[in-house]
Amino acid sequence: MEKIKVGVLGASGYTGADLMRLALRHPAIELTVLTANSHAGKPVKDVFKHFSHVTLPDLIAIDEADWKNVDAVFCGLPHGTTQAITKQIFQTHPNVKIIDMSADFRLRDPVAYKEWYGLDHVATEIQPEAVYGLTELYRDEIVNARLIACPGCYPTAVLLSLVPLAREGLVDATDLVIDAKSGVSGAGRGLKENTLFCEAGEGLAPYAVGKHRHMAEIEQEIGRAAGLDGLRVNFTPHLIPMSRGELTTSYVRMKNGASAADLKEVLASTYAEDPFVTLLEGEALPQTQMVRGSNYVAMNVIPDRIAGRAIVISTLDNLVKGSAGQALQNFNLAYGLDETLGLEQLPLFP
Ligand SMILES: NC(=O)C1=CN([C@@H]2O[C@H](COP(=O)(O)OP(=O)(O)OC[C@H]3O[C@@H](n4cnc5c(N)ncnc54)[C@H](OP(=O)(O)O)[C@@H]3O)[C@@H](O)[C@H]2O)C=CC1
Ligand SMILES: CC(=O)N[C@@H](CCC(=O)OP(=O)(O)O)C(=O)O
Repeated sequence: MEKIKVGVLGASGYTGADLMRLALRHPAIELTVLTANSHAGKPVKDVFKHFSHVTLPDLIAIDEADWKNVDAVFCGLPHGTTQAITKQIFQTHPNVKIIDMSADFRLRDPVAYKEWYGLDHVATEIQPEAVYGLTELYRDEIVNARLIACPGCYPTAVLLSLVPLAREGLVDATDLVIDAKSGVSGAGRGLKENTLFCEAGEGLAPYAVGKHRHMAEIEQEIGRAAGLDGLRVNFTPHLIPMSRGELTTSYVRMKNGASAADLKEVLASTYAEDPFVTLLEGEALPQTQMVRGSNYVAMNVIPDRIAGRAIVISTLDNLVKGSAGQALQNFNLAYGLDETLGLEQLPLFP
């Protein structure tokens, strides 16, 4: 198979590392440019021990990269540092496709970006070209996209399980209560007090209550599905002491006489042909161990004892379907490849 030359920006971070792990077993990818910031100049195996078995280009600073040497770029940079370099590559190398794992191109409205991220967007002219990279729901647009804005990890779990229900008018989109939990790698590799072993271990902590920036994405996409402007959802994330994995529990009020079985039927028909979305049988409960290290999402709908309500649970690995895996799935679509290439591995258990 002819190789596509791929660059990874932020290759010394968690999403960059998982992207490289997957790409190294992808039959159509050759990794040619790997960038870092504080780790620039180092061999990758000096930064990540699990790459001791493979040969990779050394990490370089972004301004040393030769973009003529790439066909596609995966971007795993912190939000705010992504726009300028994306704009530069986008404008100077029109044949390069960019698959961004950061938040910088997810919000369609630059005013909302400023409001939630506290930064002016410096690439508003290319924002309209960005396709929201929630693979299963935007496949037709991703196929032809040059700039793919992969969703956040929490929004991927929430939206895959709720958008089809909101779109069909089966749940009241104005009354969604979403409880979310994430492993610590969701916060990235940088040193932060709340992610230290002594402070995150053996504990469970809510954070960003009432103001987490993923609410903007969730509201944007569920609002579109339900045809509602200015939608507000209740979303509360928690940090749990495990390295990877995420689980979201959404408490929904059903509409138009729908039952939990109707909700399940809509999810089943939406994802009938999707290789990575598993709707569990009966009342089996999604658990992070069902998806760890894989690109799968497991979900289910459980009836509530309160009449007219149901509980929708969804789980994924934040570094795979929640970032690098979904990014690779989008890359496959954008290059006309089988969507599952490089993503075939089953979850790691125990
Ligand atoms: N972690 C997760 O589960 C998910 C993360 N994301 C998003 O993906 C992006 C990357 O996240 P993650 O991999 O966790 O982050 P990390 O903190 O683990 O890695 C960040 C990477 O960016 C590099 N970097 C940092 N600052 C700069 C800069 N100013 N210029 C150039 N390079 C820089 C770092 O280099 P160095 O280490 O050498 O300094 C490192 O390679 C973020 O936007 C994040 O929000 C999205 C979904 C899930
Ligand atoms: C545990 C933890 O801290 N998780 C991160 C989410 C990671 C992610 O998807 O962030 P982006 O939207 O910036 O890509 C957080 O809550 O900020």
